[in-house]
Amino acid sequence: MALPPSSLNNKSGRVYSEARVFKDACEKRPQEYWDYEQGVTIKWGTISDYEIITKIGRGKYSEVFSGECVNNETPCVIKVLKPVKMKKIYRELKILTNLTGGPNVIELLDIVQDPGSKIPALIFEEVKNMDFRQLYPTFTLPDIQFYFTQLLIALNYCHSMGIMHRDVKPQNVMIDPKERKLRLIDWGLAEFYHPGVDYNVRVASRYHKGPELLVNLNQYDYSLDLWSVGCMLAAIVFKREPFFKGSSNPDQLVRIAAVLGTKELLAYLNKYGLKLPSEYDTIMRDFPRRPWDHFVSDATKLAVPEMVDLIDHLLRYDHQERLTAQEAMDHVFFKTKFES
Ligand SMILES: Nc1ncnc2c1ncn2[C@@H]1O[C@H](COP(=O)(O)OP(=O)(O)OP(=O)(O)O)[C@@H](O)[C@H]1O
Repeated sequence: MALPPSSLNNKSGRVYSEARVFKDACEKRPQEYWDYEQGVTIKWGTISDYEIITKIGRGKYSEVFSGECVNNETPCVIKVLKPVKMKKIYRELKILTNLTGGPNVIELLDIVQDPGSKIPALIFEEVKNMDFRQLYPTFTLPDIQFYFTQLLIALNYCHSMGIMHRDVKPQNVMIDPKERKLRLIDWGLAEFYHPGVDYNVRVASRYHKGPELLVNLNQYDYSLDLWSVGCMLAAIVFKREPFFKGSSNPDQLVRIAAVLGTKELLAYLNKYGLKLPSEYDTIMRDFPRRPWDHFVSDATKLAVPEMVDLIDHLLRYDHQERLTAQEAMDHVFFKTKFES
């Protein structure tokens, strides 16, 4: 039976920006694929199939435990959701069921529910993650080529499936260096992309928020994730973690402008018919654009020209100018042979 029309793909009265790629990825699929308000049926698993071992993480929206699937003694991760709107839970579930099995996407093994509290828990494959603060400083250029290709493969896949991750950051990229395995986790802020729809800009984590979020440009798209990848690369290569370290959301944009320039920021806003929000009146200054050379020193051996050029093509104000995940993978940096 066909679902009633949804508001999730309601276009804005003024459409000023649409994705350059995979624009119709959702529209070309049946409504059940993306309509997490009306098209969700959950196949609940059995909670007694899983045992909690230790707590490994705590997020804003969950508590995460390492555990075991008792039937086959395989390790797993149990993400117990905190009470949030059912709509958010349904969205994460819908997105995970659509993407699971895709390349370098964390695999969802089961969904269970506590019979008393009705709180849902998601069961995932476990990744023996090494903390990025320890791991990233050990990276050579070939390591960066390898792991960032894996991350871009995951992003290109989810974008091709009509989904923006919207929270790409080191904490959500699990890497097991022994197995050389990378998995993109935490699909709790991910959203389906529909062209011309206004999205909430209160997504992503401050240091990895794209300029579009900070200037209230609501018609953003998959390219938001590529900004975050640019921030991750710049932090590693220029040895500045995080690369843009704002003390608040408005200050985050000031930090970005101090590198990319204020004139360039205003040109970006102008292109889409937007104005700099008034909250910046007292804090934005007239920064000149800083050449990337400014961040290069004897301590930044990874900042080879091919790498800097890739960062330059990701850290663009204009989301439509940024490389897509596929274009990034095709960049000369990934084709160059470096000594490890
Ligand atoms: N499959 C996994 N394998 C290993 N560790 C994991 C896995 N999934 C989650 N974790 C750990 O648990 C933490 C929290 O998980 P996740 O980011 O999914 O929760 P969240 O509540 O949405 O977090 P946030 O508040 O950062 O959005 C992760 O940063 C990671 O350290």
